[in-house]
Amino acid sequence: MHSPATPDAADPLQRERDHLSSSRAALRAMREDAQSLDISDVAGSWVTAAVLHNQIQRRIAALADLAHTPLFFGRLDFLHAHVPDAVGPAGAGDTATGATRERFYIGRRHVHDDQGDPMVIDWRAPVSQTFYQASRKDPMDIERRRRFGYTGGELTAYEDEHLSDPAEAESASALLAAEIEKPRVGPMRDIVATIQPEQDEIVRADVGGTVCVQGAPGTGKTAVGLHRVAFLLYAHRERLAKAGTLVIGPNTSFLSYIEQVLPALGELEVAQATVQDLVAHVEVRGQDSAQAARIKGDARMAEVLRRAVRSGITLPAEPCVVVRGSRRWRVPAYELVEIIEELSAREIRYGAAMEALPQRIAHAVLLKMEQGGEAPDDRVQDAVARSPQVKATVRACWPAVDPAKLVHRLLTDRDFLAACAQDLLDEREQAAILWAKPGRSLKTAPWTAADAVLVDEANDLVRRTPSLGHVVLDEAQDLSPMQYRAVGRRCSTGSATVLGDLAQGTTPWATASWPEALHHLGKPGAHVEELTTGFRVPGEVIAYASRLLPAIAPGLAPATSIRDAEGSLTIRHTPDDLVGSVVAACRAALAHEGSTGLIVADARIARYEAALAGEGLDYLTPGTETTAESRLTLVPASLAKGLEYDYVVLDEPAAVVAGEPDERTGLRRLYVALTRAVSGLTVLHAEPLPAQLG
Ligand SMILES: Nc1ncnc2c1ncn2[C@@H]1O[C@H](COP(=O)(O)OP(=O)(O)OP(=O)(O)O)[C@@H](O)[C@H]1O
Repeated sequence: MHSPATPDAADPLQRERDHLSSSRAALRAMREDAQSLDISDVAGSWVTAAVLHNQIQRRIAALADLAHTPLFFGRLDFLHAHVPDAVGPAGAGDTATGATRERFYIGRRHVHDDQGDPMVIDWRAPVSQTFYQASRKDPMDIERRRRFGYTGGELTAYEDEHLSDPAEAESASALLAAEIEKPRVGPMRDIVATIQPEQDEIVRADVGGTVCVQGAPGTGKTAVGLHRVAFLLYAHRERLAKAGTLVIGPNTSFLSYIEQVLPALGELEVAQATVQDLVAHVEVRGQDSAQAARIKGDARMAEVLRRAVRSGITLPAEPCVVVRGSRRWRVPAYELVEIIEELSAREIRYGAAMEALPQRIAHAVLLKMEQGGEAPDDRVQDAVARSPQVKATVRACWPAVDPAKLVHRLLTDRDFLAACAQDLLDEREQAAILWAKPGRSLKTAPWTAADAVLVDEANDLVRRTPSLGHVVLDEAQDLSPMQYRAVGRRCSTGSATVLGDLAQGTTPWATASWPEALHHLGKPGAHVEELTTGFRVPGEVIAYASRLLPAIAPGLAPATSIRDAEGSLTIRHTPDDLVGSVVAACRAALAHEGSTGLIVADARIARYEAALAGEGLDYLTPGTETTAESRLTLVPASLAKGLEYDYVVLDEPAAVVAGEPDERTGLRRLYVALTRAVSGLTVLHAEPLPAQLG
């Protein structure tokens, strides 16, 4: 790595700094251009004016120069000239002259000079892919790949690889190591400067296909998922901006931890939600037993609901008689039966069929009118469709369904459930999902999280759920089949990125196989990729945690770590004063730079709230941003998933295991807790450690 002390015009570092200054000036000019745009001539109406104004404001925001975010982080010198704006989709880059060049600076956004010549190329442009993919084995026409190091926004170092020079030896990147070691304060950061080749392939995978990534803790699944949305928005901006994109995470603490990544990449319009947010049709006020939740989350419930929704369809025994003026028109029962059976056999939503039925009956009436010598037009058909007689027939044969009411009935009416669940759920299963106390009304019913998913399914049976363009589903391994279906209908005409780790599944219905999960999601053909290089957890720590793998996910290979931080793991038996020792370990961890997480079994949280307060140690709850002043977070084991801290102190592993309904889930929860540390993990225990940790 190069980092000279004195600036000098001939010095390459100084030349790079100069390029940074002129790029910054060019970005400022681009922003000023956007700010000075006068739309009064082009905007026809106030609506177009408002839309244009909005677009311009967004562009101005996107062109902001963030002092601590390097404008470029890499440089590519090709052996031959390339066309820079063979770089991207129409409209993605700003302008292009079409001239070819050999040198490109790669950064977070496209910057061009006043001639329209690119000064920085967006990391998502095709030419930038070379930065991530080129290797000594396949140099991709690269003579030199340069990485830049920054300190507080200042360009302070660079590192070169001469990929086409067979004499140069392979060496590990010090800048990459520094990036990974950087203390974790604040929310999750982007990784654009250091995306690895196998991650890049997933980030840039075709928008048409769904990708599923199995990856051990810290292999970058979340990072990859977020960069993938940013990439897709760049490559297919129009389509995806219109259809919408969504990132789904396990809980709000996790969502607040990741919420800054996409805005830092210039993407402000990606929605974030938990699965529970998506299905919030009823107010959740109850909790299921593990057994009831597992049954309610089972894919068989989809068929139970389908039957329930259609249970009101009744074949008529009476004709429909419509009176028009002095004449009566009669559609006999057998014709009505034919119409209903035909609608019922079609693959349309229950609600759509219900809306079509009056017109179908009216059409039958019209045919009779024509046969009777009349010449009715469309208006007559509409009037007949709206007549009280037709409405009454529709009500009797194809009644309206309120999804929440229907699920309420299913969970309270033993006979109705038995009829709908026949041959699907046995008696014990049916008894397990019936509510013990139904509540007086729909509003006060003891709706659980799993019930809300059932209401969502019923809702979709009645009316199609609109599909988004792309959905990223993180920590997917915890979803039930019914939850996968809920997510799947939100990307039924789009695609998905499914991220997870079978070893970290901590729900009673956790995913056992990805192909099965993808089947429930409605994307059976999706690719399953595996990431095995760990960026978070030091080698010593991941090796220790991996001792649990034979018990929690026998088929999975242990992750490797790109760092061997010696002395990163401490395990101490402190039977006399465990709480005191844990608090002391937190103090010791806080003596280092960066964040510290104290992970504790949920049942022991209150004890530590008191102990930390008693010691005058301020602490945060997960989801609250760490700052330079406040760096300690007290984390209930149930919320640790997806989060990371520079130093982790883990209290009493046996209590973490005991906090779950069964041992395998307990050990998985422990595996999650053991894999949150970037620099150091201290495990303190009074009880014996679980035998599987050997
Ligand atoms: N290519 C990379 N360069 C630098 N840092 C990286 C890279 N890939 C991942 N990281 C860092 O490694 C850490 C773990 O990444 P991330 O949280 O995405 O992993 P994960 O696979 O989702 O983990 P978990 O299974 O625990 O949720 C993060 O701090 C992330 O920024």
